[in-house]
Amino acid sequence: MNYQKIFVAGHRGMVGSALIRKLQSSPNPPAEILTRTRDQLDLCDQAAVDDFFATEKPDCVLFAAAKVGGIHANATYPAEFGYENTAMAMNSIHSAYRHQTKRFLFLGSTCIYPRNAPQPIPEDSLLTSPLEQTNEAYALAKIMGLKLCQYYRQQYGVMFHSAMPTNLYGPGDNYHSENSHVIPGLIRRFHDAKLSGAESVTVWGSGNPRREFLHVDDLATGVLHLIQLSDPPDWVNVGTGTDLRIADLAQKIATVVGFQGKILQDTSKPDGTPVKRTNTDLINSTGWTPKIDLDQGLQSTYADFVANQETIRC
Ligand SMILES: NC(=O)C1=CN([C@@H]2O[C@H](COP(=O)(O)OP(=O)(O)OC[C@H]3O[C@@H](n4cnc5c(N)ncnc54)[C@H](OP(=O)(O)O)[C@@H]3O)[C@@H](O)[C@H]2O)C=CC1
Ligand SMILES: C[C@H]1O[C@H](OP(=O)(O)OP(=O)(O)OC[C@H]2O[C@@H](n3cnc4c(=O)[nH]c(N)nc43)[C@H](O)[C@@H]2O)[C@@H](O)[C@@H](O)C1=O
Repeated sequence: MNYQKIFVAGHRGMVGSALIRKLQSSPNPPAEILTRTRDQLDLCDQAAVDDFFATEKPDCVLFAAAKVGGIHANATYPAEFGYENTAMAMNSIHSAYRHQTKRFLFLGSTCIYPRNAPQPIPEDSLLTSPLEQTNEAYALAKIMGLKLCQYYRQQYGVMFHSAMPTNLYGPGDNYHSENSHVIPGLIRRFHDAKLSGAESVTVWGSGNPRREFLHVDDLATGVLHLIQLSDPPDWVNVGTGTDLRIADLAQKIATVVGFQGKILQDTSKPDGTPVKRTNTDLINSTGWTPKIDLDQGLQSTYADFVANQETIRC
């Protein structure tokens, strides 16, 4: 690792904790990994953030802090998703620049791309047509973050750049019954149904939307790969390039959990973007590919969920 003091923002989250695991097990770990909980450092507080960067002077920042949630949370709380994500990104990118951080890796999401982007989605489809309404606030905040990294790099020559992960899953996820993403939401619902002997489980929406899923440990290797590149893209998709229907995902999760009842669809719930599959040519051309396939990843994620019932977030 070329860095001595890496700040992992959001280290208790799913992505942040995967980054910490990878950094600690890397053959050449950084001398110091800085972490702060939200209670210790609210990244929305501009003065506190600037004071932190002035005092600690990290040479690298992996920015995995954000207000994150699934389709329901994004659609219900757009004010918080827009405000908090914009504030966290602005404060941290600007203070990193002011206090000579050498490298800043900002995490966005593939929801930054237009709702009707060409499939698989190339990086240059950004800002070519309207966004998906259910996550517009979050997407706009993430677009500002990735663009600010690009602007500071272009104007001041600092190595600030971004990764756009596809939908993620894995250990440390949020299993809230309403505010989570689809994989943790369904793992929990099928698990509870199996334990209670329920005859059916209801899955949101029509079942027709297609999504791509990347295990968070693969994302972590991708992020550590990107911060080693001497001339990384301003933003790059990080995904598998393979997607499936939500109805087929639900069937896979039912099988992994061992739920044998009926699967129903609740079409009063939103579908969101009809299809969101990344073009991964750019990151693949730099030498990174994912290693964990979805079936294997769902099994290990469910095993982790069962083994950590007392500590899972919900
Ligand atoms: N999950 C997914 O499917 C995807 C995630 N991403 C991106 O990856 C990144 C990480 O996501 P993920 O790990 O899933 O999210 P989590 O919700 O698991 O973790 C988010 C982390 O952000 C921290 N945080 C939130 N608000 C603040 C704040 N005001 N000040 C300081 N820290 C704060 C939380 O800290 P604390 O624990 O102290 O509360 C938490 O540790 C995000 O940028 C997200 O947009 C991108 C694509 C898909
Ligand atoms: C990562 C990404 O995550 C969000 O976008 P999303 O792709 O729509 O993610 P989602 O996981 O919430 O839903 C995927 C699909 O699955 C369906 N679905 C079925 N049953 C459940 C269910 O039980 N829970 C959830 N959440 N969805 C369900 C759901 O109706 C939808 O069709 C945004 O936050 C966006 O900002 C973002 O970055």
